[in-house]
Amino acid sequence: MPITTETPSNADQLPALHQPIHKALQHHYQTLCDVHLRELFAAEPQRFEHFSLQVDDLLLDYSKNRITKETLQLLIQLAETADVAGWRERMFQGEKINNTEQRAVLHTALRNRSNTPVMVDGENVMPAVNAVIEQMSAFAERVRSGTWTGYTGKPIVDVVNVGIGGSDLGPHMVYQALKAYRHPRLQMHYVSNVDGAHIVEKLESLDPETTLFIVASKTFTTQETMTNAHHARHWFLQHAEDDTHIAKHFVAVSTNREAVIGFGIDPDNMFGFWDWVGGRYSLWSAIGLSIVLAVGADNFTALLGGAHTMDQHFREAPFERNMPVILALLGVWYSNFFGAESQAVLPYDHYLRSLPLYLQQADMESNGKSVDRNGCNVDYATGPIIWGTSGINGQHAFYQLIHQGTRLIPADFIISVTPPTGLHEQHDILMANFLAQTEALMRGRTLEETRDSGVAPPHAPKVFAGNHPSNALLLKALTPHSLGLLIALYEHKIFVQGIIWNLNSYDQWGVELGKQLAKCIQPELNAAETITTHDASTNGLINYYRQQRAQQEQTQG
Ligand SMILES: O=P(O)(O)OC[C@H]1O[C@H](O)[C@H](O)[C@@H](O)[C@@H]1O
Repeated sequence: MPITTETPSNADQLPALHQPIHKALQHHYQTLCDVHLRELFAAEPQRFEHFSLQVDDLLLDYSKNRITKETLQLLIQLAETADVAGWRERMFQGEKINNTEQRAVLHTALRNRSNTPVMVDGENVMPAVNAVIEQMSAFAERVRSGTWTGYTGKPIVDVVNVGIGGSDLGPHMVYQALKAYRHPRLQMHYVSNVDGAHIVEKLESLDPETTLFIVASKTFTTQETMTNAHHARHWFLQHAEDDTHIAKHFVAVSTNREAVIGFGIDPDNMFGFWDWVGGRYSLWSAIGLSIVLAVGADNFTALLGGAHTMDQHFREAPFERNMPVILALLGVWYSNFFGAESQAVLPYDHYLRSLPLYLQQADMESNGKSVDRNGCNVDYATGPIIWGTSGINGQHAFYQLIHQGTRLIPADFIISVTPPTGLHEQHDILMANFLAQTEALMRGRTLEETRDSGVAPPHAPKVFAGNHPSNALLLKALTPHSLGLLIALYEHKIFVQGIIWNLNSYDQWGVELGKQLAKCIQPELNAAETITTHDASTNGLINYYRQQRAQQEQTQG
């Protein structure tokens, strides 16, 4: 019986992993867990055709997974049991599926290029969505063309996005990814950390006359962002002196108009969005302003278009041909049946080097939960640990553990067919390694093969068990459109997994406690008296810090 705090009376409300389909999958797992991928490939020469799928410019080969057709059928039954299709419609139609905050989840409306009405509380949100896209495009055009100037009449050269979490990771990742599309004069910078080193280092090289700050915060209350924004404002006014110049150098992206005005930013320079856009799903909203500035409105629209294509595919394709559903089910298969604890994301693309970081927030903040949407503790694994780095570099760092360690680590390998640089020799080396890794992980090398390969003894440490699953994702090229496809693919994968695990993927209460405690501790760091209000460890550390700092100040002063 599940370990729950409250047991729903209606069996239909039980999580899918507590329904009979779970037993069927467990039984199936027993028949498959000792079967090697080599055997599966030998038994089914058409495995690539059977287990690969193309959506627009994106190919997914999932044949190197420890599955058969029966596995997929059973996993699809699991998705059906969880009513993934019903929840999917609820999301697209603007129902308040974020139940703890009573909010709709509509990042899909932000890229709804078909412009069909999307209703929230009886109102079509599309006119407002389109109006903000227009506003961003018009503003970006002025900055890009040089008609928007700084307080001394010079065009803007540097743009600093001050934001953290979802107000940083998405735009930053996309800015890196779309390097080939950037405006030649404009350079974006991203400051997130409240560690003073981040903003100080950044400002060192900037000219206040030609720098624009975007203060990006959904709530406009995030301490890190507000502290950095105030620091930037102070730095700017030290040079510009007159605070009427702020209007030309500070714009805001937020849902909180009052706080933006309170900061001193002209509300005309505010780009809004809505509570139904989760922070980690917000790069498609005005939070993407730095993207529009960097690559222009047309490329931003192409990014939205790619995501919209994936949205339509996700909404319409049958589960057995539905890329986000399949990716999600494979993840569930490894997490809940093979006991895998993590998922590696390995982009073989320098420009996608921040994708793992971005997906860490998207996935782990969404599904890193142990209480389900009914308020019950779950007794099964939920969101995996997401980790990774760009391919090749990772090979020379941690792949050893994936190949020969004791853990099962499913991995997503991502690459583009066309290299962004035009350096074909390098790209072939990259591609060869990409393929070699997935093949080596799958096949491994037996003792006999190791001996036959001419490798010097001892042979046992040089044996590879193989049977390590991976997905290969191939983009035709890294374009705004294909990037949109890729990001939306992962967003929907996270959605499907959240439904199967019976989670609300759209709140993040786990982030709050630490924030509250920090607010309480901060004044204590400067208190005159010894701190005794916490546990012995926290008290000891606070008091050590206070004493050391006082001593250092005495020595210096
Ligand atoms: O955009 P903001 O309101 O400043 O929030 C920035 C970030 O704050 C917290 O860390 C939340 O957990 C994130 O989801 C959010 O993206």
